[in-house]
Parts: sequence; C-alpha cells; structure tokens
Amino acid sequence: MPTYKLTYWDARALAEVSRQLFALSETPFEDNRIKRDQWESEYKKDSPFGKIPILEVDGKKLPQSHAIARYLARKFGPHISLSYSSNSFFPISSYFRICREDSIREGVVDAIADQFKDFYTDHLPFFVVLTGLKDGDLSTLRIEVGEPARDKFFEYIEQIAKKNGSGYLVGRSVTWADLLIVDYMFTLESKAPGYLDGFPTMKKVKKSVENTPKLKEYLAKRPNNAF
Ligand SMILES: N[C@@H](CCC(=O)N[C@@H](CS)C(=O)NCC(=O)O)C(=O)O
Repeated sequence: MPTYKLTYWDARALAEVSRQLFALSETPFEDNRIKRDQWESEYKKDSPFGKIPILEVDGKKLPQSHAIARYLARKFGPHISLSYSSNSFFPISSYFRICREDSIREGVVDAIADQFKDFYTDHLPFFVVLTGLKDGDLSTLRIEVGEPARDKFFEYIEQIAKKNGSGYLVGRSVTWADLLIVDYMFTLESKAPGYLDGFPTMKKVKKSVENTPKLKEYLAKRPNNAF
C-alpha cells in the first residue's frame, strides 16, 4: 500500500473531505497539521502551487483540494459506497459494477463539487466574517452576500437531492460531493443556527451522511475544529 501524507492547517476547511475519505476507506495516512510559521519557513518553498492542502503519495506531491479528494474517491470508491452505506439496496458486487460502468455518475459528482466551489467563492466574504477570520458587518454581509449565494446554490442541490430521493446527492450511497457539502453545512449550522432551514432535503442528506457507520465513528473522534 502507498504511504499517504496530507499536509494542511489544524482545521477542517479544505482538507476535511480527504480526511473523511481516508476514514471511510480505513486507509492509514499521516494527518500532518502545520502552523503558519512552519508553512512559511519549511513547506511553502517546495509546494507545487504555493498552497495547502497537499497530499503526498509515496513522496509525490498532489496539490488542490478537489484534485486530492477526487483522486482518493476514485482510488477508494469510486463512489466510496460499498459496505459503508446501510441503505444501498444493490448487493455490493453488482453495485460496484454498476458504478464502474456508469461513469456519467462520476461526472455528476464532479459537477456538483465544482458547483459547490463556485458557491464557496461567492459565499466567502460572508463566511470569513461569520467564522471570525475577518472583521466586517455580519448582518449586511449576510443579506447582501451570504443569503443570495446560499439560495442560488442550495436551491439547485435541494432539487437534485429531492429527485435522487435516496438520502444522498448521487446514487444510493455517500460520494465525495456529499462529504464536501455536508462538512460546510456543519460549519454553517454551528455558526448560524437556522441558516439552512429552508433546505429540508439537504438537511436529510446531512443526517444520512453523518450516520454512515464509519463516518459516524470518525466524526465522534475528530479534533473539534471550528471550521
Ligand atoms: N484552490 C486551492 C486553494 C488552496 C488555498 O487557498 N490554501 C490556503 C489555505 S486554506 C493556503 O495555502 N494559504 C497559504 C498561503 O497562501 O500562503 C485548493 O482548493 O486547494
């Protein structure tokens, strides 16, 4: 088995999906949580794009959080489902075959993750003030930036989740797009209770994902980071 080392801050943010993919697949990895001064003095100069997270696979560096998560999801999954889902109604082997044959599903998972990234960028000016990373007028930012970005994105994925009807966004078990969105929802709900109340199907998706057995175990033990 290759050795994996994931370098990021001591935060969930852009590394958490990949940590969860390691947990779901029960793959050992080095969770290398660094401080800003270490980043500046030791890591930055040798980083491919001058940013973290970075995944090292047998010493080879892979940057960009989505590229890392997609790589791990395909390697371990491809849909990180199999025995981890309690409500997968296909027998494991046939479900695995169907996923492999149905590569359009992988495309849809990637598209949702990319759409989330667009939302994340639009929503960021509100998010950084909400989480205390920057100072600003929270109530004005909520009305002018947060809620319009939230409504645009969550109205799309609420419909996708409703239509899929399984408690997940794509197929009948958890994918990395679910992990990505649910972790962000977790932060939003802890910082702004009620902020996602208009999206009940997505709240059900969050519940299904957080109750995925291996993930539930991981969530109970992970460091208590604010975001
Ligand atoms: N698009 C990149 C963004 C990475 C990014 O902005 N990382 C920040 C931490 S969240 C960083 O490396 N900051 C340190 C710096 O810019 O020197 C990704 O998704 O991985």
